[in-house]
Amino acid sequence: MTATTALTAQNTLGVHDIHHVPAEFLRQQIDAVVTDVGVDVVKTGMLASAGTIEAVAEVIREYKLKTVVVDPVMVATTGSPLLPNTSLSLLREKLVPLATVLTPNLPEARLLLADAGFGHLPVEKVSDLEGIARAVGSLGPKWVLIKGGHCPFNGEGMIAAEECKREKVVDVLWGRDEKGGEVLRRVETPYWESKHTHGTGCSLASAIACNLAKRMDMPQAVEAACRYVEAGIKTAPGLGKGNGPLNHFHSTYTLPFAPGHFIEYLLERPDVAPVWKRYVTHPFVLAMGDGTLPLESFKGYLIQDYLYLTHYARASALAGYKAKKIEDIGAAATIVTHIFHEMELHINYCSGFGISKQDIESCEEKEACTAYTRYVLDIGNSEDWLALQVAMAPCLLGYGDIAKRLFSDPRSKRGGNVYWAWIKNYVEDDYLLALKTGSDLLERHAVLQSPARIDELASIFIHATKMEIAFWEMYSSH
Ligand SMILES: Cc1ncc(COP(=O)(O)O)c(N)n1
Repeated sequence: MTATTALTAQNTLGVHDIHHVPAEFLRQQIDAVVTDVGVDVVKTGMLASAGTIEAVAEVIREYKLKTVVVDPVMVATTGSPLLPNTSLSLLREKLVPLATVLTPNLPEARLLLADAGFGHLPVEKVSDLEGIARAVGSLGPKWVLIKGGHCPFNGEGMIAAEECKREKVVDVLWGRDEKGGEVLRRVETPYWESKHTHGTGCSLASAIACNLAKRMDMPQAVEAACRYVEAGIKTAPGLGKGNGPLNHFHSTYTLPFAPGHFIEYLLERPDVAPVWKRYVTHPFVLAMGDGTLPLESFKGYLIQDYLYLTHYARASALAGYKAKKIEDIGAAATIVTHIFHEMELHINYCSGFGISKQDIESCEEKEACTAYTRYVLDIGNSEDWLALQVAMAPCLLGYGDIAKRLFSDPRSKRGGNVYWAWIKNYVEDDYLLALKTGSDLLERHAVLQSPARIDELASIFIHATKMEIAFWEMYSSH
């Protein structure tokens, strides 16, 4: 939750203007959040005026907010003052002692120390930063993190006078353990030359606050925050003509579909949609709808489909083997039983055409049938459970889609169409239930994948769909 202390008109080149939020209004923003949502950790940034410093210090005390990250923002990288000089003492006296951790960069630490009457503390080596951290610690915060971005060191840990010698940045954390013993930690990061560091300190303090809210201890929270910012700088998008922002989303992934809408997204993908259309509106399919498909074609298809289903049942059994939970193993067994049932329908259907079970089983499997079924089984063997489900999905989803289209298409021939029973079979409750179960399963697992994995799954889906097309082609006169 945010309470805005000031609005800035700024870009990567500099701060053009600052619009101050009245302290009373800031107070209202904070009250609104604290009394409703609650606060685990507070993080302060640019405070902009004496009034806001007082208001913030007051609410921290009044609401007894325990964990407070204070980033003593004073001057922007581009040189613009973000806090009037006259407010520095107020910040040091009122807010710094309330800080669980204070996160100044070297210039800010020096300004605070000078304001407190310390003499200039030079930095030549890493241990000098530790001395500065300890001195800032004497101003009252529990922990101090001195950010070393302004003083890169060479390989020997001495200040790097020349640019080419810059090898590492060291941030120093000072504080005390539960027994009151001094804690000093160094977080070293390889030096990375970049002008895209706008808001680095703000991001670091925010990351520390988030990590503390996740119950990390201070050294852990600081170290993880430094790593977060390091990656943010390395992957900065390079916006603007000056100091651009870092990339805050380097470890945040956005799925290309809303939860529960994976299948919808998949079928509409530009690489899937045309292939899917060729499959579900194939001439073989349309000829079943209007009853013009030659009976010989249908018989041939039905026999191959029977052989296909044998392997589809094996693939379902493999999915059961690959499942982790007994419920999912049970579900796979149910699907195998369903397939068995569907195969009996095929036999009944075929007997009506004078083809016996022996006839079917002695028939040679056609290449397209072998290719498709063994592809599905190979995906199942070489990949994981979900990949196997996706390889099996064009069959499950496609037959549902095809039958629904043909069933509701006014151009379909109902009476006297020998294929009508086939169409009806796939719009019946039994099949619709299987379709819903399978779809729900895919939806549940799809949201747990990375975007790259979604692309991989789409490729499997496309390939299996092409094999469905090849299946229709076997007995098409086209
Ligand atoms: C609102 C606001 N807060 C802080 C900074 C300092 O960040 P930087 O030193 O990267 O300019 C800034 N420029 N604007």
